[in-house]
Amino acid sequence: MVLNPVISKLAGKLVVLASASPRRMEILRNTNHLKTPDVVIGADTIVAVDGTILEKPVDKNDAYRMLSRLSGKEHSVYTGVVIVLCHENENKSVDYRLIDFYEETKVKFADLSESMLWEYIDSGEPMDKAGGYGIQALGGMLVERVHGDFLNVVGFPLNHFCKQLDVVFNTSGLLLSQEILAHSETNVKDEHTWPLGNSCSTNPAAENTAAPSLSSREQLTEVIGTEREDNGPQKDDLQRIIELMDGFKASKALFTASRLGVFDLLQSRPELDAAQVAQEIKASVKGTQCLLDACVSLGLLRTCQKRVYMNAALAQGFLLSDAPHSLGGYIQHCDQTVWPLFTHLECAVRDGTHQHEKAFGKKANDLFQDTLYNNQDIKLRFMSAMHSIAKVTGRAVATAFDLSRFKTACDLGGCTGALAHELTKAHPEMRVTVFDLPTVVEMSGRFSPQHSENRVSFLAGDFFEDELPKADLYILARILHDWPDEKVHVLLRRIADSCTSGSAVLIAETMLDGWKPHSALQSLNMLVQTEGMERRERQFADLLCQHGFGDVQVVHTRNFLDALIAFKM
Ligand SMILES: C[S@@+](CC[C@H](N)C(=O)[O-])C[C@H]1O[C@@H](n2cnc3c(N)ncnc32)[C@H](O)[C@@H]1O
Repeated sequence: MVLNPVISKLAGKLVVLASASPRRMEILRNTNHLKTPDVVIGADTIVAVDGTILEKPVDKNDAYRMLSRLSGKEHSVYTGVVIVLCHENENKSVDYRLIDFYEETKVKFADLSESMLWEYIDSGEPMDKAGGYGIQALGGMLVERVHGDFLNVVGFPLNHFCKQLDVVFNTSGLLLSQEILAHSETNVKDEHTWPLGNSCSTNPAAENTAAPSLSSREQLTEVIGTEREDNGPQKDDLQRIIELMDGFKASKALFTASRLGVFDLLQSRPELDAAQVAQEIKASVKGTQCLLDACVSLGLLRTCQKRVYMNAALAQGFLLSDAPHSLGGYIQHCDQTVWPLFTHLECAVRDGTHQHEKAFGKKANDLFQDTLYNNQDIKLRFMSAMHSIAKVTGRAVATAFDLSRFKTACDLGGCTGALAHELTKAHPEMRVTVFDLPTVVEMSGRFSPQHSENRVSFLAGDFFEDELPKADLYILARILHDWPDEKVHVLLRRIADSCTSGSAVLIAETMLDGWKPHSALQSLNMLVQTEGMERRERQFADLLCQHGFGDVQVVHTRNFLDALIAFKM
Protein backbone atom coordinates (compact mmCIF):
# COMPACT_ATOMS: atom_id res chain seq x y z
CA MET A 1 0.00 0.00 0.00
CA VAL A 2 1.32 3.46 -0.83
CA LEU A 3 0.89 5.35 2.40
CA ASN A 4 1.39 8.90 1.27
CA PRO A 5 -1.66 9.23 -0.97
CA VAL A 6 -3.71 7.85 1.90
CA ILE A 7 -2.37 10.01 4.66
CA SER A 8 -2.43 13.05 2.38
CA LYS A 9 -6.22 12.80 2.70
CA LEU A 10 -5.66 14.56 5.98
CA ALA A 11 -3.96 17.48 4.27
CA GLY A 12 -6.09 20.57 4.39
CA LYS A 13 -7.78 19.37 7.55
CA LEU A 14 -7.08 20.35 11.11
CA VAL A 15 -6.08 17.19 12.87
CA VAL A 16 -6.03 17.20 16.65
CA LEU A 17 -3.82 14.53 18.13
CA ALA A 18 -5.50 13.77 21.44
CA SER A 19 -2.34 12.39 22.96
CA ALA A 20 0.57 13.83 24.85
CA SER A 21 2.95 11.22 23.44
CA PRO A 22 5.93 12.76 21.65
CA ARG A 23 6.39 9.44 19.83
CA ARG A 24 2.90 9.56 18.30
CA MET A 25 3.43 13.20 17.39
CA GLU A 26 6.63 12.20 15.62
CA ILE A 27 5.03 9.32 13.70
CA LEU A 28 2.16 11.47 12.45
CA ARG A 29 4.19 14.64 11.83
CA ASN A 30 6.50 12.79 9.48
CA THR A 31 3.68 12.16 7.09
CA ASN A 32 1.42 15.12 7.19
CA HIS A 33 0.70 18.80 6.62
CA LEU A 34 -2.34 19.99 8.48
CA LYS A 35 -4.61 23.00 8.02
CA THR A 36 -8.40 23.00 8.52
CA PRO A 37 -10.33 21.59 11.53
CA ASP A 38 -12.09 18.24 11.29
CA VAL A 39 -10.29 15.17 12.60
CA VAL A 40 -9.37 14.15 16.16
CA ILE A 41 -7.09 11.18 16.71
CA GLY A 42 -6.79 9.51 20.11
CA ALA A 43 -4.56 6.57 20.95
CA ASP A 44 -3.37 4.66 23.97
CA THR A 45 -0.92 1.81 24.33
CA ILE A 46 -0.79 -0.92 26.92
CA VAL A 47 1.43 -3.90 27.45
CA ALA A 48 -0.17 -7.16 28.56
CA VAL A 49 1.53 -10.23 29.91
CA ASP A 50 -0.11 -13.31 31.43
CA GLY A 51 -3.48 -11.57 31.60
CA THR A 52 -2.17 -8.49 33.41
CA ILE A 53 -1.95 -4.99 32.01
CA LEU A 54 1.28 -3.08 32.54
CA GLU A 55 0.89 0.67 32.19
CA LYS A 56 3.61 3.25 32.90
CA PRO A 57 5.81 2.53 35.94
CA VAL A 58 5.36 4.93 38.84
CA ASP A 59 8.96 4.60 40.08
CA LYS A 60 12.12 2.58 39.56
CA ASN A 61 10.94 -0.33 41.68
CA ASP A 62 7.74 -0.48 39.67
CA ALA A 63 9.82 -0.46 36.47
CA TYR A 64 11.91 -3.32 37.88
CA ARG A 65 8.72 -5.27 38.72
CA MET A 66 7.42 -4.83 35.18
CA LEU A 67 10.62 -5.54 33.30
CA SER A 68 11.48 -8.62 35.34
CA ARG A 69 7.99 -9.89 34.60
CA LEU A 70 8.61 -9.45 30.87
CA SER A 71 12.10 -11.02 30.97
CA GLY A 72 12.41 -14.13 28.79
CA LYS A 73 8.74 -14.06 27.79
CA GLU A 74 6.50 -13.01 24.96
CA HIS A 75 4.00 -10.27 25.69
CA SER A 76 1.46 -8.30 23.70
CA VAL A 77 1.46 -4.61 22.99
CA TYR A 78 -1.96 -3.19 22.18
CA THR A 79 -2.63 0.28 20.86
CA GLY A 80 -6.25 1.34 20.69
CA VAL A 81 -6.94 4.20 18.26
CA VAL A 82 -10.03 6.33 17.84
CA ILE A 83 -10.51 8.63 14.87
CA VAL A 84 -13.28 11.19 15.25
CA LEU A 85 -14.43 12.84 12.05
CA CYS A 86 -16.28 16.10 12.64
CA HIS A 87 -18.50 17.69 10.06
CA GLU A 88 -20.40 20.92 10.36
CA ASN A 89 -23.89 20.42 8.89
CA GLU A 90 -26.21 23.01 7.37
CA ASN A 91 -27.76 23.73 10.80
CA LYS A 92 -24.28 24.73 11.95
CA SER A 93 -24.15 21.92 14.47
CA VAL A 94 -21.46 19.28 14.24
CA ASP A 95 -21.98 15.67 13.20
CA TYR A 96 -19.41 13.20 14.49
CA ARG A 97 -18.36 9.86 13.25
CA LEU A 98 -16.19 7.58 15.36
CA ILE A 99 -13.95 4.90 13.95
CA ASP A 100 -11.97 2.75 16.33
CA PHE A 101 -9.60 -0.14 16.00
CA TYR A 102 -6.73 -1.70 17.81
CA GLU A 103 -3.53 -3.36 16.79
CA GLU A 104 -1.68 -6.09 18.64
CA THR A 105 2.03 -6.77 18.29
CA LYS A 106 3.79 -9.61 20.06
CA VAL A 107 7.21 -8.86 21.51
CA LYS A 108 9.62 -11.45 22.91
CA PHE A 109 12.11 -10.25 25.52
CA ALA A 110 15.51 -11.84 26.01
CA ASP A 111 16.39 -13.26 29.44
CA LEU A 112 17.52 -10.14 31.26
CA SER A 113 20.25 -10.25 33.87
CA GLU A 114 19.83 -8.17 37.05
CA SER A 115 22.67 -5.89 36.02
CA MET A 116 21.19 -5.28 32.59
CA LEU A 117 17.79 -4.56 34.09
CA TRP A 118 19.12 -2.00 36.54
CA GLU A 119 21.41 -0.42 33.98
CA TYR A 120 18.37 0.13 31.78
CA ILE A 121 16.20 1.39 34.65
CA ASP A 122 18.95 3.77 35.75
CA SER A 123 19.02 5.26 32.25
CA GLY A 124 15.62 6.80 33.15
CA GLU A 125 14.08 5.62 29.86
CA PRO A 126 11.39 3.30 31.33
CA MET A 127 9.55 5.94 33.30
CA ASP A 128 7.07 7.39 30.78
CA LYS A 129 6.48 4.22 28.78
CA ALA A 130 3.82 1.50 28.92
CA GLY A 131 5.41 -1.71 30.17
CA GLY A 132 8.50 0.24 31.25
CA TYR A 133 10.44 0.15 27.99
CA GLY A 134 10.81 2.04 24.72
CA ILE A 135 11.63 -0.23 21.81
CA GLN A 136 12.77 2.63 19.59
CA ALA A 137 15.64 3.59 21.88
CA LEU A 138 17.75 1.80 24.50
CA GLY A 139 14.88 -0.57 25.26
CA GLY A 140 15.49 -2.14 21.84
CA MET A 141 18.39 -4.06 23.38
CA LEU A 142 15.96 -6.00 25.61
CA VAL A 143 14.00 -7.33 22.68
CA GLU A 144 14.71 -10.66 21.03
CA ARG A 145 12.01 -10.49 18.35
CA VAL A 146 8.87 -8.65 17.27
CA HIS A 147 5.90 -10.21 15.57
CA GLY A 148 3.67 -7.58 13.99
CA ASP A 149 3.79 -3.84 13.47
CA PHE A 150 6.94 -2.33 15.05
CA LEU A 151 5.48 1.19 15.15
CA ASN A 152 2.57 -0.16 17.16
CA VAL A 153 5.08 -0.95 19.92
CA VAL A 154 6.47 2.56 19.62
CA GLY A 155 2.94 3.82 20.23
CA PHE A 156 1.06 4.24 16.98
CA PRO A 157 0.03 1.58 14.41
CA LEU A 158 0.62 3.74 11.38
CA ASN A 159 -0.07 1.06 8.80
CA HIS A 160 -3.44 0.08 10.27
CA PHE A 161 -4.25 3.77 10.68
CA CYS A 162 -3.56 4.41 7.00
CA LYS A 163 -5.75 1.49 6.02
CA GLN A 164 -8.54 3.02 8.06
CA LEU A 165 -8.03 6.37 6.36
CA ASP A 166 -8.13 4.57 3.07
CA VAL A 167 -11.50 3.06 4.00
CA VAL A 168 -12.84 6.40 5.18
CA PHE A 169 -11.60 8.64 2.39
CA ASN A 170 -10.82 6.49 -0.62
CA THR A 171 -13.69 4.09 -0.72
CA SER A 172 -16.72 5.29 -2.48
CA GLY A 173 -19.74 7.12 -1.20
CA LEU A 174 -21.67 3.93 -0.53
CA LEU A 175 -19.27 2.86 2.19
CA LEU A 176 -19.87 6.19 3.80
CA SER A 177 -23.56 5.49 4.09
CA GLN A 178 -24.67 5.37 7.70
CA GLU A 179 -25.70 1.76 7.95
CA ILE A 180 -22.50 0.36 6.59
CA LEU A 181 -20.34 2.65 8.66
CA ALA A 182 -22.19 1.58 11.74
CA HIS A 183 -20.73 -1.82 11.03
CA SER A 184 -17.26 -0.87 9.91
CA GLU A 185 -15.55 -2.25 12.99
CA THR A 186 -12.15 -3.61 12.06
CA ASN A 187 -10.67 -4.04 15.46
CA VAL A 188 -10.65 -7.80 15.84
CA LYS A 189 -7.77 -9.72 14.40
CA ASP A 190 -8.54 -12.96 12.64
CA GLU A 191 -6.69 -14.97 15.16
CA HIS A 192 -5.96 -14.10 18.75
CA THR A 193 -6.18 -15.38 22.25
CA TRP A 194 -7.00 -13.12 25.10
CA PRO A 195 -7.97 -13.73 28.65
CA LEU A 196 -11.22 -12.04 29.51
CA GLY A 197 -10.55 -12.09 33.24
CA ASN A 198 -12.13 -14.15 35.96
CA SER A 199 -15.03 -11.95 36.92
CA CYS A 200 -18.39 -11.28 35.34
CA SER A 201 -18.45 -8.10 33.29
CA THR A 202 -21.13 -6.67 35.55
CA ASN A 203 -18.21 -6.10 37.89
CA PRO A 204 -16.30 -3.07 36.56
CA ALA A 205 -13.04 -4.49 37.91
CA ALA A 206 -13.39 -7.26 35.37
CA GLU A 207 -12.55 -4.82 32.62
CA ASN A 208 -8.93 -4.81 33.74
CA THR A 209 -8.02 -7.48 31.26
CA ALA A 210 -5.34 -7.98 28.70
CA ALA A 211 -7.20 -6.51 25.75
CA PRO A 212 -9.38 -3.47 25.26
CA SER A 213 -12.75 -4.39 26.73
CA LEU A 214 -15.46 -5.42 24.33
CA SER A 215 -17.97 -3.06 25.83
CA SER A 216 -15.80 0.01 25.38
CA ARG A 217 -14.93 -1.05 21.87
CA GLU A 218 -18.58 -1.49 21.06
CA GLN A 219 -19.40 1.94 22.41
CA LEU A 220 -16.65 3.49 20.37
CA THR A 221 -17.97 1.98 17.18
CA GLU A 222 -21.36 3.56 17.61
CA VAL A 223 -22.16 6.14 14.97
CA ILE A 224 -23.28 9.38 16.54
CA GLY A 225 -24.13 11.10 13.30
CA THR A 226 -22.88 11.00 9.75
CA GLU A 227 -23.23 12.83 6.53
CA ARG A 228 -21.73 11.88 3.23
CA GLU A 229 -20.94 13.80 0.13
CA ASP A 230 -23.19 12.34 -2.53
CA ASN A 231 -20.98 11.71 -5.55
CA GLY A 232 -23.40 9.18 -6.96
CA PRO A 233 -22.87 5.41 -7.02
CA GLN A 234 -19.45 4.18 -8.13
CA LYS A 235 -18.86 1.31 -10.52
CA ASP A 236 -17.44 -1.03 -7.85
CA ASP A 237 -20.34 -0.30 -5.52
CA LEU A 238 -22.84 -1.21 -8.19
CA GLN A 239 -20.93 -4.41 -8.81
CA ARG A 240 -20.99 -5.20 -5.09
CA ILE A 241 -24.73 -4.66 -4.79
CA ILE A 242 -25.42 -6.78 -7.84
CA GLU A 243 -23.23 -9.51 -6.37
CA LEU A 244 -25.22 -9.37 -3.15
CA MET A 245 -28.48 -9.58 -5.06
CA ASP A 246 -27.11 -12.55 -6.99
CA GLY A 247 -26.08 -14.36 -3.83
CA PHE A 248 -29.14 -16.57 -3.67
CA LYS A 249 -28.80 -17.54 -7.34
CA ALA A 250 -25.21 -18.65 -6.73
CA SER A 251 -26.22 -20.68 -3.66
CA LYS A 252 -29.03 -22.33 -5.53
CA ALA A 253 -26.80 -23.16 -8.52
CA LEU A 254 -24.34 -24.84 -6.16
CA PHE A 255 -27.10 -26.74 -4.34
CA THR A 256 -28.67 -27.91 -7.58
CA ALA A 257 -25.44 -29.06 -9.20
CA SER A 258 -24.57 -30.92 -6.04
CA ARG A 259 -27.98 -32.54 -5.76
CA LEU A 260 -27.97 -33.60 -9.42
CA GLY A 261 -24.57 -35.23 -8.87
CA VAL A 262 -22.70 -33.04 -11.39
CA PHE A 263 -19.45 -32.90 -9.41
CA ASP A 264 -19.30 -36.65 -8.73
CA LEU A 265 -20.06 -37.32 -12.40
CA LEU A 266 -17.33 -35.02 -13.71
CA GLN A 267 -14.87 -36.55 -11.27
CA SER A 268 -15.42 -40.07 -12.58
CA ARG A 269 -15.81 -38.92 -16.20
CA PRO A 270 -14.05 -35.58 -16.80
CA GLU A 271 -14.37 -33.62 -20.04
CA LEU A 272 -18.04 -34.26 -20.82
CA ASP A 273 -19.97 -31.69 -22.80
CA ALA A 274 -23.37 -30.31 -21.74
CA ALA A 275 -25.37 -32.85 -23.77
CA GLN A 276 -23.46 -35.77 -22.23
CA VAL A 277 -23.87 -34.38 -18.74
CA ALA A 278 -27.58 -33.76 -19.39
CA GLN A 279 -28.04 -37.37 -20.44
CA GLU A 280 -26.30 -38.70 -17.34
CA ILE A 281 -28.16 -36.51 -14.86
CA LYS A 282 -31.46 -36.95 -16.73
CA ALA A 283 -32.03 -33.25 -17.36
CA SER A 284 -32.63 -30.96 -20.35
CA VAL A 285 -29.61 -29.96 -22.45
CA LYS A 286 -30.63 -26.29 -22.31
CA GLY A 287 -30.95 -26.28 -18.49
CA THR A 288 -27.77 -28.30 -18.00
CA GLN A 289 -25.79 -25.94 -20.24
CA CYS A 290 -26.95 -22.95 -18.15
CA LEU A 291 -26.14 -24.72 -14.89
CA LEU A 292 -22.66 -25.84 -16.02
CA ASP A 293 -21.79 -22.35 -17.24
CA ALA A 294 -23.01 -20.85 -13.99
CA CYS A 295 -20.75 -23.29 -12.11
CA VAL A 296 -17.81 -22.25 -14.31
CA SER A 297 -18.46 -18.59 -13.54
CA LEU A 298 -18.57 -19.40 -9.82
CA GLY A 299 -15.20 -21.18 -9.96
CA LEU A 300 -16.66 -24.62 -9.27
CA LEU A 301 -16.06 -26.07 -12.76
CA ARG A 302 -13.57 -25.43 -15.56
CA THR A 303 -14.14 -25.56 -19.28
CA CYS A 304 -12.13 -25.09 -22.48
CA GLN A 305 -12.68 -24.15 -26.10
CA LYS A 306 -14.21 -27.54 -26.85
CA ARG A 307 -16.88 -26.68 -24.24
CA VAL A 308 -16.26 -29.78 -22.21
CA TYR A 309 -16.39 -29.49 -18.40
CA MET A 310 -14.14 -30.55 -15.52
CA ASN A 311 -14.18 -30.06 -11.77
CA ALA A 312 -12.21 -27.09 -10.44
CA ALA A 313 -10.06 -27.51 -7.33
CA LEU A 314 -12.84 -26.13 -5.12
CA ALA A 315 -15.21 -28.85 -6.24
CA GLN A 316 -12.56 -31.54 -5.77
CA GLY A 317 -11.83 -30.30 -2.25
CA PHE A 318 -15.34 -29.90 -0.92
CA LEU A 319 -18.08 -30.99 -3.29
CA LEU A 320 -17.38 -34.63 -4.10
CA SER A 321 -19.47 -36.95 -1.96
CA ASP A 322 -16.41 -39.00 -0.97
CA ALA A 323 -13.90 -36.16 -0.48
CA PRO A 324 -12.36 -36.19 3.02
CA HIS A 325 -13.66 -32.65 3.50
CA SER A 326 -16.90 -33.11 1.62
CA LEU A 327 -19.55 -30.51 2.48
CA GLY A 328 -22.18 -32.49 0.59
CA GLY A 329 -24.27 -33.20 3.69
CA TYR A 330 -24.24 -29.58 4.72
CA ILE A 331 -25.10 -28.42 1.21
CA GLN A 332 -28.15 -30.68 1.10
CA HIS A 333 -29.25 -29.50 4.55
CA CYS A 334 -28.88 -25.86 3.43
CA ASP A 335 -30.89 -26.57 0.30
CA GLN A 336 -33.71 -28.57 1.80
CA THR A 337 -34.06 -27.23 5.34
CA VAL A 338 -32.38 -23.84 5.59
CA TRP A 339 -33.49 -22.50 2.23
CA PRO A 340 -37.26 -22.97 2.85
CA LEU A 341 -36.83 -21.37 6.26
CA PHE A 342 -35.02 -18.39 4.78
CA THR A 343 -37.89 -17.75 2.38
CA HIS A 344 -39.75 -16.64 5.54
CA LEU A 345 -36.97 -14.38 6.76
CA GLU A 346 -39.19 -11.31 6.72
CA CYS A 347 -41.64 -12.99 9.12
CA ALA A 348 -38.76 -14.16 11.29
CA VAL A 349 -37.44 -10.63 11.50
CA ARG A 350 -40.89 -9.18 12.26
CA ASP A 351 -41.78 -11.81 14.87
CA GLY A 352 -38.32 -12.66 16.19
CA THR A 353 -39.11 -16.37 15.99
CA HIS A 354 -38.14 -19.41 13.93
CA GLN A 355 -40.23 -20.31 10.88
CA HIS A 356 -40.65 -24.10 10.97
CA GLU A 357 -44.40 -23.95 11.01
CA LYS A 358 -44.60 -21.67 7.97
CA ALA A 359 -41.92 -23.53 6.02
CA PHE A 360 -42.85 -27.12 6.87
CA GLY A 361 -46.31 -26.92 8.39
CA LYS A 362 -45.09 -28.30 11.73
CA LYS A 363 -45.12 -26.75 15.17
CA ALA A 364 -41.69 -27.07 16.76
CA ASN A 365 -41.38 -26.78 20.50
CA ASP A 366 -38.09 -28.64 20.42
CA LEU A 367 -36.24 -28.06 17.15
CA PHE A 368 -34.58 -31.47 17.26
CA GLN A 369 -37.20 -33.79 18.62
CA ASP A 370 -40.20 -32.16 16.87
CA THR A 371 -38.79 -31.39 13.43
CA LEU A 372 -35.36 -32.68 12.50
CA TYR A 373 -35.69 -36.07 14.13
CA ASN A 374 -39.25 -37.15 13.49
CA ASN A 375 -38.44 -38.28 9.97
CA GLN A 376 -35.61 -40.72 9.37
CA ASP A 377 -34.40 -39.13 6.10
CA ILE A 378 -34.39 -35.62 7.51
CA LYS A 379 -32.56 -36.84 10.61
CA LEU A 380 -29.86 -38.55 8.52
CA ARG A 381 -29.50 -35.47 6.33
CA PHE A 382 -29.09 -33.30 9.42
CA MET A 383 -26.56 -35.68 10.97
CA SER A 384 -24.68 -35.78 7.72
CA ALA A 385 -24.66 -31.94 7.63
CA MET A 386 -23.29 -31.77 11.18
CA HIS A 387 -20.76 -34.47 10.35
CA SER A 388 -19.42 -32.63 7.31
CA ILE A 389 -18.92 -29.34 9.16
CA ALA A 390 -17.43 -31.06 12.21
CA LYS A 391 -14.96 -32.93 10.00
CA VAL A 392 -13.83 -29.72 8.33
CA THR A 393 -13.55 -27.72 11.55
CA GLY A 394 -12.76 -30.45 14.08
CA ARG A 395 -9.00 -30.37 13.97
CA ALA A 396 -8.82 -26.59 14.39
CA VAL A 397 -11.14 -26.79 17.42
CA ALA A 398 -9.32 -29.80 18.89
CA THR A 399 -5.96 -28.02 18.71
CA ALA A 400 -7.02 -24.47 19.53
CA PHE A 401 -5.81 -24.84 23.14
CA ASP A 402 -3.37 -26.97 25.06
CA LEU A 403 -5.71 -29.72 26.26
CA SER A 404 -3.00 -32.11 27.43
CA ARG A 405 -4.10 -31.92 31.08
CA PHE A 406 -7.58 -33.30 30.27
CA LYS A 407 -7.77 -37.08 30.21
CA THR A 408 -11.54 -37.40 29.86
CA ALA A 409 -13.86 -35.26 27.78
CA CYS A 410 -17.59 -35.32 27.18
CA ASP A 411 -18.86 -33.91 23.88
CA LEU A 412 -22.39 -32.83 24.75
CA GLY A 413 -24.60 -33.02 21.67
CA GLY A 414 -21.59 -34.55 19.92
CA CYS A 415 -23.83 -36.03 17.19
CA THR A 416 -21.85 -38.38 14.91
CA GLY A 417 -18.64 -38.18 16.95
CA ALA A 418 -16.66 -36.40 14.23
CA LEU A 419 -15.18 -33.87 16.67
CA ALA A 420 -14.59 -36.58 19.27
CA HIS A 421 -12.46 -38.49 16.77
CA GLU A 422 -10.45 -35.35 15.97
CA LEU A 423 -9.91 -34.82 19.69
CA THR A 424 -8.58 -38.32 20.24
CA LYS A 425 -6.34 -38.00 17.18
CA ALA A 426 -4.89 -34.75 18.49
CA HIS A 427 -4.63 -35.87 22.14
CA PRO A 428 -3.36 -39.45 22.39
CA GLU A 429 -4.30 -39.84 26.05
CA MET A 430 -7.80 -38.44 25.88
CA ARG A 431 -10.99 -40.50 26.07
CA VAL A 432 -14.14 -38.84 24.76
CA THR A 433 -17.77 -39.70 25.51
CA VAL A 434 -20.23 -38.44 22.92
CA PHE A 435 -23.49 -37.66 24.70
CA ASP A 436 -26.51 -37.17 22.44
CA LEU A 437 -30.19 -38.02 22.17
CA PRO A 438 -30.99 -41.76 21.81
CA THR A 439 -32.33 -41.32 18.27
CA VAL A 440 -28.95 -39.86 17.23
CA VAL A 441 -26.76 -42.32 19.08
CA GLU A 442 -28.54 -45.24 17.44
CA MET A 443 -27.51 -43.96 13.98
CA SER A 444 -24.01 -42.78 14.87
CA GLY A 445 -22.40 -46.06 13.77
CA ARG A 446 -23.03 -45.07 10.14
CA PHE A 447 -20.55 -42.23 10.49
CA SER A 448 -17.73 -44.00 12.36
CA PRO A 449 -14.35 -43.67 10.66
CA GLN A 450 -13.03 -46.96 9.30
CA HIS A 451 -9.84 -46.99 11.31
CA SER A 452 -10.44 -45.51 14.69
CA GLU A 453 -9.02 -46.19 18.08
CA ASN A 454 -11.38 -47.22 20.78
CA ARG A 455 -11.20 -44.03 22.80
CA VAL A 456 -14.54 -42.62 21.60
CA SER A 457 -17.70 -43.98 23.18
CA PHE A 458 -21.36 -42.98 22.83
CA LEU A 459 -23.92 -42.46 25.57
CA ALA A 460 -27.60 -41.76 24.90
CA GLY A 461 -29.37 -39.16 26.99
CA ASP A 462 -30.98 -35.75 27.18
CA PHE A 463 -28.60 -33.09 28.44
CA PHE A 464 -31.47 -31.10 29.96
CA GLU A 465 -32.82 -34.08 31.89
CA ASP A 466 -30.36 -36.92 32.40
CA GLU A 467 -27.27 -37.19 34.54
CA LEU A 468 -24.21 -35.99 32.61
CA PRO A 469 -21.16 -38.27 32.45
CA LYS A 470 -18.24 -37.17 34.62
CA ALA A 471 -15.40 -35.60 32.63
CA ASP A 472 -12.46 -33.19 33.01
CA LEU A 473 -13.52 -31.28 29.92
CA TYR A 474 -17.04 -30.61 28.62
CA ILE A 475 -17.40 -29.70 24.98
CA LEU A 476 -20.26 -27.70 23.54
CA ALA A 477 -19.74 -27.48 19.80
CA ARG A 478 -22.54 -25.55 18.09
CA ILE A 479 -24.87 -26.35 20.97
CA LEU A 480 -25.45 -23.08 22.79
CA HIS A 481 -26.48 -21.23 19.64
CA ASP A 482 -29.51 -23.53 19.41
CA TRP A 483 -30.94 -22.26 22.68
CA PRO A 484 -32.11 -19.05 24.34
CA ASP A 485 -30.29 -17.80 27.44
CA GLU A 486 -32.74 -19.50 29.87
CA LYS A 487 -31.94 -22.92 28.44
CA VAL A 488 -28.24 -22.15 28.22
CA HIS A 489 -28.29 -21.40 31.94
CA VAL A 490 -29.95 -24.74 32.64
CA LEU A 491 -27.29 -26.57 30.66
CA LEU A 492 -24.36 -24.62 32.12
CA ARG A 493 -25.69 -25.13 35.64
CA ARG A 494 -25.84 -28.87 35.05
CA ILE A 495 -22.32 -28.89 33.63
CA ALA A 496 -21.03 -26.78 36.53
CA ASP A 497 -22.58 -29.27 38.97
CA SER A 498 -20.65 -32.08 37.29
CA CYS A 499 -17.35 -30.20 37.28
CA THR A 500 -14.62 -30.09 39.87
CA SER A 501 -12.13 -27.24 40.24
CA GLY A 502 -9.81 -27.26 37.23
CA SER A 503 -12.37 -28.82 34.90
CA ALA A 504 -13.18 -26.75 31.85
CA VAL A 505 -15.80 -26.06 29.20
CA LEU A 506 -14.74 -25.76 25.57
CA ILE A 507 -17.23 -23.93 23.35
CA ALA A 508 -17.00 -23.98 19.56
CA GLU A 509 -19.30 -21.52 17.83
CA THR A 510 -19.27 -18.84 15.17
CA MET A 511 -18.78 -15.77 17.33
CA LEU A 512 -20.23 -12.47 16.33
CA ASP A 513 -17.22 -10.30 17.13
CA GLY A 514 -15.56 -8.61 14.20
CA TRP A 515 -18.50 -8.21 11.82
CA LYS A 516 -17.52 -11.16 9.68
CA PRO A 517 -20.31 -11.61 7.11
CA HIS A 518 -20.46 -15.35 7.74
CA SER A 519 -21.12 -14.85 11.46
CA ALA A 520 -23.77 -12.21 10.96
CA LEU A 521 -25.55 -14.33 8.35
CA GLN A 522 -25.24 -17.34 10.62
CA SER A 523 -27.09 -15.31 13.21
CA LEU A 524 -30.00 -14.90 10.79
CA ASN A 525 -29.74 -18.62 10.21
CA MET A 526 -30.27 -19.27 13.92
CA LEU A 527 -33.17 -16.81 13.94
CA VAL A 528 -35.11 -18.65 11.22
CA GLN A 529 -34.27 -22.12 12.58
CA THR A 530 -34.11 -22.03 16.35
CA GLU A 531 -35.00 -20.19 19.54
CA GLY A 532 -31.30 -19.50 19.98
CA MET A 533 -28.80 -17.05 18.55
CA GLU A 534 -25.14 -16.55 17.76
CA ARG A 535 -23.34 -14.69 20.53
CA ARG A 536 -20.32 -12.53 21.17
CA GLU A 537 -17.28 -13.56 23.18
CA ARG A 538 -18.35 -11.28 26.01
CA GLN A 539 -21.82 -12.84 26.14
CA PHE A 540 -20.29 -16.30 26.49
CA ALA A 541 -17.93 -15.04 29.18
CA ASP A 542 -20.87 -13.54 31.09
CA LEU A 543 -23.00 -16.67 30.83
CA LEU A 544 -20.12 -18.86 31.97
CA CYS A 545 -19.13 -16.54 34.75
CA GLN A 546 -22.56 -16.88 36.32
CA HIS A 547 -21.86 -20.60 36.75
CA GLY A 548 -18.43 -20.23 38.28
CA PHE A 549 -16.28 -20.46 35.14
CA GLY A 550 -13.48 -17.96 34.54
CA ASP A 551 -10.08 -17.45 32.90
CA VAL A 552 -11.84 -17.33 29.56
CA GLN A 553 -9.68 -17.59 26.45
CA VAL A 554 -10.75 -17.30 22.84
CA VAL A 555 -9.08 -18.44 19.63
CA HIS A 556 -10.39 -17.47 16.22
CA THR A 557 -9.39 -20.59 14.35
CA ARG A 558 -9.92 -19.03 10.89
CA ASN A 559 -11.76 -22.21 10.13
CA PHE A 560 -15.46 -21.45 10.32
CA LEU A 561 -15.77 -21.87 14.09
CA ASP A 562 -14.22 -19.92 16.95
CA ALA A 563 -13.13 -21.69 20.11
CA LEU A 564 -13.47 -20.55 23.71
CA ILE A 565 -12.28 -22.28 26.85
CA ALA A 566 -13.26 -21.41 30.44
CA PHE A 567 -12.11 -23.04 33.65
CA LYS A 568 -14.14 -23.95 36.73
CA MET A 569 -12.87 -21.79 39.55
C1 LIG B 1 -26.28 -28.18 15.97
S1 LIG B 1 -25.99 -29.84 16.39
C2 LIG B 1 -24.26 -29.84 16.74
C3 LIG B 1 -23.65 -31.18 16.60
C4 LIG B 1 -22.16 -31.26 16.91
N1 LIG B 1 -21.87 -30.84 18.25
C5 LIG B 1 -21.37 -30.51 15.89
O1 LIG B 1 -20.74 -29.49 16.22
O2 LIG B 1 -21.34 -30.95 14.74
C6 LIG B 1 -26.74 -29.98 17.96
C7 LIG B 1 -26.61 -31.37 18.58
O3 LIG B 1 -27.22 -31.33 19.87
C8 LIG B 1 -27.98 -32.52 20.05
N2 LIG B 1 -29.04 -32.28 21.02
C9 LIG B 1 -30.09 -31.47 20.90
N3 LIG B 1 -30.85 -31.49 22.00
C10 LIG B 1 -30.26 -32.36 22.85
C11 LIG B 1 -30.56 -32.80 24.15
N4 LIG B 1 -31.64 -32.36 24.78
N5 LIG B 1 -29.73 -33.69 24.74
C12 LIG B 1 -28.63 -34.15 24.07
N6 LIG B 1 -28.28 -33.75 22.84
C13 LIG B 1 -29.09 -32.87 22.24
C14 LIG B 1 -28.51 -32.78 18.67
O4 LIG B 1 -28.94 -34.11 18.51
C15 LIG B 1 -27.33 -32.44 17.81
O5 LIG B 1 -26.48 -33.53 17.61
